[in-house]
Formats: sequence, C-alpha cells, structure tokens
Amino acid sequence: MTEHIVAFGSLDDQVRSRAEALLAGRGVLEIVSSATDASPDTLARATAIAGTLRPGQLTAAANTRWVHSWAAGANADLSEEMLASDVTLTSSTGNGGIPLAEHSMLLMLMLSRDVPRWQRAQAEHRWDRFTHGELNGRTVAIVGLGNAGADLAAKAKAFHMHVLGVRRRVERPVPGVDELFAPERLHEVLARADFVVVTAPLTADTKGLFDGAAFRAMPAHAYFICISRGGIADDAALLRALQEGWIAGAGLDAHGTEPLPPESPFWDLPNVVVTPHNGATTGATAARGGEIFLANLERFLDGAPLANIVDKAAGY
Ligand SMILES: NC(=O)C1=CN([C@@H]2O[C@H](COP(=O)(O)OP(=O)(O)OC[C@H]3O[C@@H](n4cnc5c(N)ncnc54)[C@H](O)[C@@H]3O)[C@@H](O)[C@H]2O)C=CC1
Ligand SMILES: O=C(O)C(=O)COP(=O)(O)O
Repeated sequence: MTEHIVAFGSLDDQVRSRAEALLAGRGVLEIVSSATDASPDTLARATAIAGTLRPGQLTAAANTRWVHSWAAGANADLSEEMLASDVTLTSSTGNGGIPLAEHSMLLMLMLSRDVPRWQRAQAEHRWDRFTHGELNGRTVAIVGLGNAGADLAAKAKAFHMHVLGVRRRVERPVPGVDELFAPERLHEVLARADFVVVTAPLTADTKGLFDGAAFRAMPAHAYFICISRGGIADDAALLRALQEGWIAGAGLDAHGTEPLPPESPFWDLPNVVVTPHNGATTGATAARGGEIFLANLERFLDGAPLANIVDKAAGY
C-alpha cells in the first residue's frame, strides 16, 4: 500500500530527508505550508497527516488513519471531529520536558531573587541592593510528574530543595521526589509549598483546578508557576490572589487567553513574570519533536503500534 503523508508547516531539512528516505518505495511526503493551505485533493489523498487540522478537514480526509500533532499537549487537536472519529491521534509529548523543567527553575530563581526589581532598577540606572531569597532548603510542590515534572524534580533536588509531588499513581516513586501525594490531597500539599509548579496537562480533571480555594490554601509567601496550560488556573482567582497578596507572585508561561492580550493586567503586576508560551521553544525541542515523528512514521509504515497515542477520553 502506498502511503500519502501530508505535513502542515515547514519540516526541518534533516527530518524531511529522513522521512523521504523512510518513504522511499512505500509512499510520498507532501508538505503544505499550513493547514489552511491544504486543498481538498490533498486531504482526500492523505493516509496520515502531521499537524493540527482545521474544522471540517478531518471529515474531508476520508483516507486518513493517523494524525500526528507537533504539540506535546494535544488540546488544540482534540476537536469534536477528532473525538468522534476512530483516527489515531499521536502527540509530540516528550519533546519539551527538559526546557520546561529549565524554564521552571528559571522562573523560581527569578521570583525568589526578585529579578524584576533588578530589571526595573537597571532600566533606571539605579543601584538597588536588597535582600532576596534562596531556593536552597525551600519546598517545591510539582503537580504532574511526566517528562517536565520528573526532570524538574531532579533539578530541584540538585538545588537542595524539598520536593513534594502530586500524581495519580502514588505507588510509583519518582526519583528526586521526597513525598508523593494523590490529587485529592492537593490543598494539603499547597499549604506546605514555597513554590508550586504546574506541569500537568489541561484535561477535564485539571481545568480550573487552581481556583480561589487553591490559592487561599497556599502560604502568602509562596509563588505559583504554570508552564503547562492556562485554564488549569482560574485567571480571575489568580489575579485576585496576586493583587490581594494571597500569594507572593507568579511565573506564567501558559495563560488562560493566548496570546495574552495587551490589556491583560498580568503584564503589569510587579510580582509576575510573564513569558509568551515559549518556555520550551528551543532548537533541541524541535529536534526531539522530529525524532518522535520519524520513529512513529517508521512504525506506521511497518504496521507497528504507534507511540505517544493520545487517549481521547482522558484528553491528553
Ligand atoms: N509551555 C510550553 O511551551 C509547553 C507546554 N507544554 C504542556 O506541558 C505539559 C507537560 O508536558 P510533559 O511533561 O512533556 O507531558 P507528560 O504527559 O509527560 O506529563 C504530564 C503528567 O501529568 C500527569 N497528570 C495528568 N493528569 C493529572 C492530574 N489530574 N493530576 C496530576 N498529574 C496529572 C500525567 O500522568 C503525566 O505524568 C503538556 O501536557 C503540555 O500541555 C508542553 C510543551 C511546551
Ligand atoms: O507543544 C506544546 O504542547 C506546546 O505548548 C508548545 O507550544 P505550541 O503548541 O508549539 O505553540
């Protein structure tokens, strides 16, 4: 059987030539600049698609058996059409765990040292020597212990932090995590944390998990960091928590509304570090994403079970 693989977006030259080598004699690779540019003919020919489909496109892609998302969190791919279809959806989970863990360390360091205050002083050429904090000996609670969370636990341990972890399978220890808790004990964990880092995916279970009660459960000196998905925090509650001093500050790479609108109050809060959902945007992430796709392409061509299959019912 000849496979017709369509990729939306630009493929790195190396990934492209390796995909073409895998397909030699077994199929063709067609690159379309974006999903919007995919013609009905292209969609009808595709037996597999890499990229996020637009509404109506999956229905038009009648021969497609596999859709691969370039994203680690496949939320944007889980359309009504996708949920209703029996097409296999795979994600790029695993591409960005390392930079997300680095980004979490960066945000914890920036917040504890009050880097924004130095930046304000530097912009004004002002010599502002103040007392700031250390990570050493502080407690970090990590919610979600997959690629990013597990790597963060090891990194936090290397900074001599005490590491609390929240995961559903508490019976499975994670290196670097000192104490593991089930999600039902979240508020108890939050009450003990100096830093809370959310790395869990956005699912029906995690949507709005950080509501007013969760922020009130955190100590007033604690910082909230979200590197996975906005929507896990209720933005109105987070804003109140930051403005009214329920918590000390936040480091936000993932936001409830993206791009964060220019008028959003989060931009201007002195105790918030905003990054534009690019905590994992490194060359290495793109390279790892390419490897994940190529390994799955090989499995697809061999009729072998695919890796990184998204559990449509679980939502990630
Ligand atoms: N900021 C950015 O640029 C990026 C953000 N992401 C987001 O980061 C997330 C994490 O990435 P990875 O660590 O690679 O994913 P992962 O799938 O390896 O890790 C997520 C972990 O959360 C756990 N989990 C799921 N529901 C949970 C719940 N209710 N309570 C506690 N734990 C729960 C899962 O079992 C899994 O172990 C992705 O799902 C994605 O949404 C991913 C890449 C880039
Ligand atoms: O891979 C992911 O899930 C990410 O959040 C990365 O952002 P993107 O989807 O590439 O805009």
